[in-house]
Amino acid sequence: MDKISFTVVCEENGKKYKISFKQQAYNLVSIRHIRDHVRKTLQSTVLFELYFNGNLLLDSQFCHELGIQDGCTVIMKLVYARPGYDKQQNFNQFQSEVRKQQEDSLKKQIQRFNLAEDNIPHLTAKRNEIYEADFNEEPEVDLLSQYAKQMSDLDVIGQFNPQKTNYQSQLADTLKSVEQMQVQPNKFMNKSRNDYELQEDQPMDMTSSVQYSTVEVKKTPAKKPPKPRSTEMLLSQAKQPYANDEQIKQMEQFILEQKLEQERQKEQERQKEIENERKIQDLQQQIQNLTKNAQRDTQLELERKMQEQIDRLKQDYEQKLQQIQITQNQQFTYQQNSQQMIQNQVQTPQMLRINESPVSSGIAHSNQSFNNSLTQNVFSNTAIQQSIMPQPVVQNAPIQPNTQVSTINDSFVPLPVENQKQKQLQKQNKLLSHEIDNLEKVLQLLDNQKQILDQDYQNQKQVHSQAQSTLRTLQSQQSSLDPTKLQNKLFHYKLVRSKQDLIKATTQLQNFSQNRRKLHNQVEDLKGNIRVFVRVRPHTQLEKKNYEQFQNSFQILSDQNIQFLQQNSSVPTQYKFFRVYNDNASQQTLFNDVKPLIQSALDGYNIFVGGFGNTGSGKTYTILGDDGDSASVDKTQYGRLGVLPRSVVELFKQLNELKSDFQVELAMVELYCDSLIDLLEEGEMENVSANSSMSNLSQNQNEKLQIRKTQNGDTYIKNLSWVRTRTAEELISYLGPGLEKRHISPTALNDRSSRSHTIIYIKLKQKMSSSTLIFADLAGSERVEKSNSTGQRMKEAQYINQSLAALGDVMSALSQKKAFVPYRNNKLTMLLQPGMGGNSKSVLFVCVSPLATCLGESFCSLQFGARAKAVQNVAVKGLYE
Ligand SMILES: Nc1ncnc2c1ncn2[C@@H]1O[C@H](COP(=O)(O)OP(=O)(O)OP(=O)(O)O)[C@@H](O)[C@H]1O
Repeated sequence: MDKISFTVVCEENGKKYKISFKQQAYNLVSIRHIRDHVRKTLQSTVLFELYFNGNLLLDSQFCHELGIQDGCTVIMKLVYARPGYDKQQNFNQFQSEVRKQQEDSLKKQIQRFNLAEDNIPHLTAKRNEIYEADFNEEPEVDLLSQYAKQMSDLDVIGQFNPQKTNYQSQLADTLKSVEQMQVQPNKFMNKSRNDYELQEDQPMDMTSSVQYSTVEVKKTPAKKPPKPRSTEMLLSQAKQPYANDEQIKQMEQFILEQKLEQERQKEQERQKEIENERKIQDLQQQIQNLTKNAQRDTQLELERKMQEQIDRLKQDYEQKLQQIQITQNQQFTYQQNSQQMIQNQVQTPQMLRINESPVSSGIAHSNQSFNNSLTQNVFSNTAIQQSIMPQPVVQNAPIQPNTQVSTINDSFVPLPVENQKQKQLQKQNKLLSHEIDNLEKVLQLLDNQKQILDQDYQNQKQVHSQAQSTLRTLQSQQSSLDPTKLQNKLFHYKLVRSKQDLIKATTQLQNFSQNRRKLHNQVEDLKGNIRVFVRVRPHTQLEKKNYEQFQNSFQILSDQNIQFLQQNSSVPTQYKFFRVYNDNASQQTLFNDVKPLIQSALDGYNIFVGGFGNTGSGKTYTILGDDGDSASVDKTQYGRLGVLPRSVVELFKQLNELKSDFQVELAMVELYCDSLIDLLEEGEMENVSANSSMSNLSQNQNEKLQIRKTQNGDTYIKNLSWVRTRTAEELISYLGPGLEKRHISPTALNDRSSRSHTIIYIKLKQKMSSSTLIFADLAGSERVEKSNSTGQRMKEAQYINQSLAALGDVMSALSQKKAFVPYRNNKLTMLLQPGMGGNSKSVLFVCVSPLATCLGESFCSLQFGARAKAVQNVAVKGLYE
C-alpha cells in the first residue's frame, strides 16, 4: 500500500492554513481523517485544496462531512505526485479507473442504501431502547457511528461545487477537470513524500494566484482528561459532551477514595477530640495545682517572712535592751557617783531610795510586758508596736521630795534615747509594712499568674469549642460527601451523559437520515423517474379449467425481461422493464419496489403510482388490494392489501419516526366518462350509478369539481373535498366508503369491472417540504368489442379509451422530450399531471392477464409501458422557499 501525502489548505478570516498529513491508503481519502484535521484547526472552511499523490475521491457527501454548507464554493485541486507517473500514458487508464470507481461507488451506494434500509428498524429500535432505558444504561452509539462511517466513505472522484445538484453533470465536470489538469509530476519527484509541500510554482493555474501564508499546524497528541480532583471538576467533566468511560471510572474511583478519606478524616477528628479533651483536663489540673501551690507558697512565705521579722525584732530588742542596761548602768554609775558626790556633800539616806528608782522597775515591767505580748500575739503588728512601745517610765516615778534630786532626776530622763528607740521602732514598723507590701505584691503577682492561667484556660476552652465547631463542620461536610449522595451525583452525571449521548446519537441519526435521504434520492434519480413494472396475474379458478386457452402466450425470461408471441407471428417480441413479476409475486414483493418512493415523498418529491392494463388484468388488485372496497389494515387481511394501503402504513410509520410536525390530507376523485366525482363528499351521492345514463349525471355534479391551474402552473381541483388524517388507520378507513361510490359493473371480462378512473391524492406537508402522492386505479384499456359493451357500457369504454390514449400521448411526448406535452387534452392527464413530469417520481404497474384471449390487449399494454419507461424527468424537490 502506498502512503498518500495530503496537504489541505484552508482559509479562514482571510488567513490560510496548511495542514499536512499522510494516509495509509492507495486511492481512498478518509474523509473523516481530513475532517478531523480541518475541524481541529478551523471554525469554518471556505476554501480548501488537496494535494496528494493518489486519486482523490470526493463528492457531496465529502463536503457534507466536512461541514461545508450549500452555497460555498469549494475548490479542490488535485496533483499527482506519484513518482513515475506519466500523464499521457496513464490518463486513459485513469479515466477508465474513474469510471469503474464511479460504477463501483454507485453499486456500493445501492448496497449501503439496502443496508440502510435493513438497519433502519434496528437503529430505530436502538433509539427507542435508549429512550426506554430511562438513562439507566449506557447507550451504545458505536453502531450509529460505524454506520455513519460506512455512509461517509464514498468513492466518487471530482471537483465538487455544492451549488450544482446534478450528479451526472458533476461527474462530467470532474472528468473535464481531470482532462484539463496541468500535471507535472517531475516537480515532485525530487522530493521525498514526507517533505511534500506546497510550491509557489505550483503547476496548477488556480494556485498561482494564491499567496500562502503557510502556518504549519502540527497534530498534537490528544490530551488525556485530567484526573478529577474535586466534585466540581467531576461535574464539569461529566457535563462535557464526551465524558467517557474513563471519566466514569475515575469518578467511581474518586468516590471510593472519598469514602476512605472520610474514614481517615473521621478517625483524625476523633483523635483530635480525644487529644483536646486530654489537653483541657491537663490544663485544668495544671490550674488547680498552680492555684494550690500559689496559696501554699503565699502562706509559707508570709509565715517565713513574719518569723524573720520577729527574729530580727527580737534581736533588735535585745540589742536595745542591752544598750538600755548599759545606759542604766552608766546612769546608775553616774547616779552613784552623783549621790556619792551629794552624800559626800549632804550625807542623806535618800541615796538608798535611788536604787529603787521607778525607772528601773518601769523598765523591768515593760520588759516583762513585751515578753508577754510576744508570746500572746506574735503576728499582731499592733501588739508588737504596743509591746515595743516603751512604758512611760518617768510618769510612774514617784516625785522626789528633794527638789535637788528631782532636778537631778529630771536631768537624768533619757529622752533622746527613747525618741531614738521610737524612731527605730517606727522604722522597723515601716520596714515591716514594706515587707507586707512586698508580700501583697507577691500575692498580686500570684493573682496575676492565676489570671493568666485562667485566661489560658479560657483560651484552651475556646480552642476546644473551635475544634468542636470544626468537627461539626466536618461532620456536615462529611454528610455532604455521603456515599449515597455521591452515588446520586454519579447517577446524575451518568444521566447527564446519557442525555448528551442520546442527543449525540439522535443528531447522528438525523445526519445519517439526511445523508441517507440524499443518497436515496440520488439513487432513485439514477433509476429513472418513471419506472415501469409488469405484473402478470395468476389464473382465476374459472380460467384454470380452460387452461389450454392461454398456454404459451408469453414467457417471463428474467425478472426484467418478458417475451410475447403475438398471434399470427412466429417472431416473439421481447420487452425489458424495471421489473417483471410473475404470477407468484406477492403484494409485499411489489410494495418493496415502491417503498423507496415513500422516502422520496417524505423528502418533498411528488409520487405517482398507477395501475394500467385491460379489464380484469389485476389493476385494482395491485393498487388497492383484493377487496379494494373494504381496505383495512386488519392484519388478517394485510397479505392481500395493495400498494396504496401499504404505502399509507409506511408513510405514517416513517412520519412518526421522524418525530416532527406533519399534516396529511386525503382526497378521492373519480373520472367517470368526462365527469369528475368527489368520492369523499359527504351526504347522499347523486344517482350516478353505472346503470344510469350519461344524461342522468347531474349538471351540478359535473360542474362542481373543476380542474384549475395556479399561477405557478400547478394543477388543482376546485371544490374537491380534503380530509385531514392523523393515522394510517384513519386514512384507510376513508378509502372503503369512497371506493364504494365508484362506477363498477360486470363486464364479460370482469364481474366487478371499474368503469372509471379512480385517483387518490394524499397531500403531505412537513416543516420544510410538501409533496403529493397520487395513486390511480385506471379503468380497463380493453377493446370495446371484446368486453361486449353496448350502449352506455360502450360509451364508457370510448371515454376510457380516449383518456388512456391521451395518457399515451403525454407519455410519448415526455419520452421524446418534446417541448410541448399535451396534458390538457384530457381530464385524466390533467389530473395526473403532478405525477407525470417535473417534480415527480412515478411507478406504472402494467397489469397483464395471462389469458391468451387477451394477448392483443396485453401487447398494447406492454407497448404503452415501453413508451412510458423512456420518460426521463429531472426531478426537483418541492421545497418551501
Ligand atoms: N395477482 C393476483 N393474484 C390473485 N388474484 C388476482 C391477481 N390479480 C387479479 N386477481 C383477481 O383477478 C380479478 C380481476 O382483477 P381486478 O379486478 O383487479 O382487475 P382490474 O384490472 O381492476 O379490472 P377492471 O379494469 O375491470 O376493474 C379479481 O378477481 C382479482 O381478485
